[in-house]
Amino acid sequence: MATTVRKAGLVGGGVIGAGWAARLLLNGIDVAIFDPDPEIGRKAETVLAGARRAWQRLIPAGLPAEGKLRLASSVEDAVADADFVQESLPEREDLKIDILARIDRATRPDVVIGSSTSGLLPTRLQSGMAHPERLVVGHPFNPVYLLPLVEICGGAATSDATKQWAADFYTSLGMHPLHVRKEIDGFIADRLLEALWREALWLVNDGIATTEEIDDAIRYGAGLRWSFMGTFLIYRVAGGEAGMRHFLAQFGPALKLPWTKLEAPELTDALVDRVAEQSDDQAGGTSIRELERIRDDALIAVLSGLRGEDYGAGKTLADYARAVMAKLPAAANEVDETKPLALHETPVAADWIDYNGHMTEHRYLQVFGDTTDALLRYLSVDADYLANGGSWYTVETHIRHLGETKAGDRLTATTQILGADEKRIHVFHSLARASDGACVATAEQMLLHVDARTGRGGPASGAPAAKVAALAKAQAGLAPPDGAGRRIAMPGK
Ligand SMILES: CC(C)(COP(=O)([O-])OP(=O)(O)OC[C@H]1O[C@@H](n2cnc3c(N)ncnc32)[C@H](O)[C@@H]1OP(=O)(O)O)[C@@H](O)C(=O)NCCC(=O)NCCSC(=O)C[N+](C)(C)C
Repeated sequence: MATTVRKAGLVGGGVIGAGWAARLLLNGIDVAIFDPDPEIGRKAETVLAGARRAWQRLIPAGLPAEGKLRLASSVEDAVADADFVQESLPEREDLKIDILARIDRATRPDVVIGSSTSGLLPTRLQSGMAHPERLVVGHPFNPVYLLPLVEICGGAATSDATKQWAADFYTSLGMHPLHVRKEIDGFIADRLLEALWREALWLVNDGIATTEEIDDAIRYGAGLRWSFMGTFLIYRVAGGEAGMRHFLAQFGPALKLPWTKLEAPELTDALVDRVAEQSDDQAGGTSIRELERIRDDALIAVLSGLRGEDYGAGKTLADYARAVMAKLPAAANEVDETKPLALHETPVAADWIDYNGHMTEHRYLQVFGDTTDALLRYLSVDADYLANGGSWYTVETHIRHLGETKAGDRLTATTQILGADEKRIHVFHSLARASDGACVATAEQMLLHVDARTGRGGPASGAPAAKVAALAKAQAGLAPPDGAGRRIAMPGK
């Protein structure tokens, strides 16, 4: 099995296939995609544009160089030289069995083939393959480029090595693999979603609630807590200090009451009309594109919040961001160290704007923090150095706001080293608006080398120590930038 995936072959370019393409490309993997839809190129580019925008906001410190997208002319053309294949065809078992057998014949036998099926059994999907051991379900959720969950399910012939490889690979893409222990129609997540949906359709059918009222019942309540703890952990908390046993004793008897009807209602014309009309009213004319943008922005907000908590899907994101940072190139050879370094740039996201219509103040610190991270990467502070407890912490910051910046502006940061010793780096970051080069903010910072295991300041070591010394020497002749050393004071004081 491939140790490094450089090329992925995708078969099926609908919402799910295009979502996979975006996630893979943003991870620096080249993608060849086949779909008979003549609009595939435009559709994939649209999804990719949304994904780029989302990832720049989720991981502003930087991403790998984006992979290249190629529109393939056939299934075989898409997968022939792939290191990994993902099938995302419509949910028709006969079609999937047939195409998976073609993919199997066209790829190297060591290439893992993932299927995006949301509920078909992998044992049946692999039935036409000569190498069924490499077929595994990797069931993602829409939007694939933002939601981390991927259900992994093997068929009777799937090897353990394939399942493990798939879990490791999907993790490297920033996803959370969930192993489905036993092959089952609908796997885990769709079984839960279907149960809720059946009940929701009954509530509409019986005139108890509209589609909007049902969505409100979820999004203002349980849906918020599901996003980080799920059902069981939330009920455990609800059980108080006695936990789940108490919760089951208290609310278990209600489970015997005939509240829910898990047999779905007949989708009669009348019910379909009612659901569709209520759904149109609920959307209030907002287009699907706009709803997608709202969905993505809200997911980014949730994921970013959870990242701050290092919890649930936020921990997956934080781990992924750390892994990406460790893998980004430490230094470009052609950098002229005798000038301020240009190591970071970022667009200004719409949700960085405050009620005055410009970028709000804490986002400046975020951008300067990301700039410091870029500097630390440049200084070879990598995963090994961090794992050994070495790091620089910011101990002092002075930000000046010199000009406004608006949503969509592109900002470029430059960094000058004002001084350094064995434990300190004194830096001066300048932030310019790319459109006119105007300096909109500066940040002067003192970074202190810390042994994260003891939580005390101390000398740097190894390659980072040597690089700091060389960089400080190279920049020693630069004139101090305007504003360096400035303190906040009333005039004349
Ligand atoms: C751990 C900590 C940073 C320092 O704790 P300490 O070791 O107990 O600190 P000391 O007082 O003993 O100081 C050690 C030496 O450092 C010098 N120092 C301290 N502050 C400054 C300063 N502002 N300017 C210059 N020098 C300073 C001090 O003089 C001592 O020097 P000696 O030569 O006498 O040894 C502790 O303070 C701490 O944990 N602070 C919180 C840090 C933090 O959380 N920062 C925000 C994190 S955000 C970040 O780091 C972003 N990023 C870099 C990752 C992008």
